[in-house]
Amino acid sequence: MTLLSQHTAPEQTRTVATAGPSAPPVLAVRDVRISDRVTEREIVRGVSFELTPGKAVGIVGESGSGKTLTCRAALGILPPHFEVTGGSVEIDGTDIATLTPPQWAALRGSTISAVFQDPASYLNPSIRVGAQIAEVVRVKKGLKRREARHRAVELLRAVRLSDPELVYGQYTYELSGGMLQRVLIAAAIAADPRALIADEATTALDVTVQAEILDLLAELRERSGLALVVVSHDLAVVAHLCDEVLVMRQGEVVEHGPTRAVLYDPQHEYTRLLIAEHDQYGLEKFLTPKEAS
Ligand SMILES: Nc1ncnc2c1ncn2[C@@H]1O[C@H](COP(=O)(O)OP(=O)(O)OP(=O)(O)O)[C@@H](O)[C@H]1O
Repeated sequence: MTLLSQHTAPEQTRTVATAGPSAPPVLAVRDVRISDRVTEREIVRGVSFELTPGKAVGIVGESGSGKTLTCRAALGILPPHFEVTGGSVEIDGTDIATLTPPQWAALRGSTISAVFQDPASYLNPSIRVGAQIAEVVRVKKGLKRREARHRAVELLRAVRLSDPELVYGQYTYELSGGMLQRVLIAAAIAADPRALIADEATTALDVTVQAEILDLLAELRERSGLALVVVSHDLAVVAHLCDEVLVMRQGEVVEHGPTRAVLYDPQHEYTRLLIAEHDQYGLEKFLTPKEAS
């Protein structure tokens, strides 16, 4: 394997060339700062990245470094006592701070959507899972009940559930963790969003199911140009999916650049530490031969 350090000029904090004017970012996070109003502590201290169609950006870093809060800020759903105290988030060129709640409701799901860990807590246990997806389609796409049902079954098939008709009529307790995560992805893509935030979306799953879900996300990206933000404590997941990676520590981005450059030629001590921790899991097996050469 050739080390990327042989090809990459060292920089302390890398920045990545943004896409040309032909591809405006679906999501632009610019120097976002997030504070806890109660403790008056600044938790996220200046995160920036741009997500153009079909691109995948990974966010890695230790627990509590602010990955999830950054994603929640991008979705306009910060927990109650947190607020964005600096910078901006733009979706399709619109600063989300200027959006009214109905405008937000229209954007969420249809332009940007998300899948978090623990799917069971995002699905209603007393409603059949298919009906929950059909409801998203009905509300967001304006389809009639029968068409929405048909579309929901199609979505369950698209996330590679082997018997979508059967799954449509099942309740959460009847499904495995991997199946639930697929259902959640189906719900998240039901309104054809252009960007999907996957926050530790495969963490709770066993390795085989995790690999299947990652392949599914990669396929959605390839097929429909879905842009991805992938949050994971697992560098291998990010190596598998992302073009670009941000390494966060204590609310700050310590390194940002093309995934293979960051993983093969880390500039920051903390990134090196993260990579050393992952070495035992064989990070290189997740890089394609092209990337690893
Ligand atoms: N709902 C909340 N209430 C109180 N504190 C919170 C809440 N959400 C996040 N925090 C705090 O904000 C900080 C950043 O949390 P965040 O969830 O963004 O980290 P993370 O990098 O996603 O961590 P993890 O990998 O463990 O999910 C942490 O110190 C956390 O304790």
